[in-house]
Amino acid sequence: MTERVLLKEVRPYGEGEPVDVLVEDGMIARVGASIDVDADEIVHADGAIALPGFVDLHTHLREPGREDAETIESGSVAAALGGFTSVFAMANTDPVADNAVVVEHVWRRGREVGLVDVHPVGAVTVGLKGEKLAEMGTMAKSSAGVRVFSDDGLCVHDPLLMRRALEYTGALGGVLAQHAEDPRLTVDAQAHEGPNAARLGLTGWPAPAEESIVARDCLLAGHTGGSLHVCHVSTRGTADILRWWKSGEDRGGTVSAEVTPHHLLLTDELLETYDPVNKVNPPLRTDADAQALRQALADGTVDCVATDHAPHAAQDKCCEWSAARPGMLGLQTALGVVASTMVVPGLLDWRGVARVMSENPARIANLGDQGRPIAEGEPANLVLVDPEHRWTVRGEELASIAANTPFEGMELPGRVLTTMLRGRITAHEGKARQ
Ligand SMILES: NC(=O)N[C@@H](CC(=O)O)C(=O)O
Ligand SMILES: [Zn+2]
Ligand SMILES: [Zn+2]
Repeated sequence: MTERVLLKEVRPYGEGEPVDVLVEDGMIARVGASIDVDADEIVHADGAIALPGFVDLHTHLREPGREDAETIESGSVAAALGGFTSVFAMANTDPVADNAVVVEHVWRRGREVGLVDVHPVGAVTVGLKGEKLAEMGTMAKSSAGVRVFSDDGLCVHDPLLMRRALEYTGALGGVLAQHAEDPRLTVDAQAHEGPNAARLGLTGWPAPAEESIVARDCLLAGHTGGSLHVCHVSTRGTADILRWWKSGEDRGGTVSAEVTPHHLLLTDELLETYDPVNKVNPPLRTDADAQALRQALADGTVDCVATDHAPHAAQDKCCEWSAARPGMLGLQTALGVVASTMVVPGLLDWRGVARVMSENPARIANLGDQGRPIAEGEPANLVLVDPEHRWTVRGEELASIAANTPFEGMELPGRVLTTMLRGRITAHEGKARQ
């Protein structure tokens, strides 16, 4: 049976007069003024902005192992409500996703829930130990079809291992997503190394711990012809290195990078609160860093936004700062934070948001059916956004099992009205539809 959904009065990319979009059998069948046909469902969008569904290259779904913080189901609900149609589930689960059995489990469970495409990320090294390469080929060939590999949470810091990892992922047509943080440049780091951490007596991550790894890995990507993706860029210096790299010709290899919403908005001034909800890796940096990151996202130096959605159970966040785990929720607040940091100040228009939250991440991960134009004959992976709607973040009201949002009580612009995955409405007016 043909499933038909009619979206009345949407503005693709926030441009021009509202149009109607007819979706049939998972595809965009027609785009035009005043389409009047029978449909199974009619969504009155009242001029809401239509964008291609968001793609998150960096999500922690915690299943298997920490279902007290998040499950593939609860995380999928959060993703659909946040406007995402694809998420990449990081490998630092328990057991680690370093073999075909675990990645196939994550992939299958994601399909069962069916709210968002869950793409398992494969670990680079066995057990994330940074010693021996994991069976990347087996994970790539499994039904999960793994294409993104990462030891995220930890840095692949051994240079020879990193070189080999880039060679292997390159041969598999994959991407290596690096958590760039050289652990040997500090001891027991808890925050950004600077005056604010010093005042509290906390040891910090110095900016060069990130920058030296990024510079090295860019050179290795060029040398091996591999594909490097830099996770959660957090410093001005990293933006400068990426800008230098991207301005060169014939470097060989490919380098892409992501920035998180929290690094665009928040700074280490928050250390003063001593509230572990603000503890994250890489740490919140200075205002100059955040400004440089917004600029780098606007000018394309940083390709995309990724949430690094990192749920933690209450007991792992309610303790003393140094005992708390790093990480914060991000799926449902990403759009609002990007709207407030990038759209409101005029650094990006909505077409730019489509680029950094959908088209570029889909391209980096080589997803053929996502991040596509809103046009007839294209797959109907869409999100409708009401840009005027402001809402207040309440951790308890978010779909995640954990509630560790640093944006608690903040009013954000831009609300997801509807999310659609292959023509099926997965979220509408704040409710997921399973
Ligand atoms: N970002 C974090 O602070 N934590 C992440 C790991 C990571 O992304 O490095 C986590 O898994 O909790
Ligand atoms: Zn990380
Ligand atoms: Zn992460």
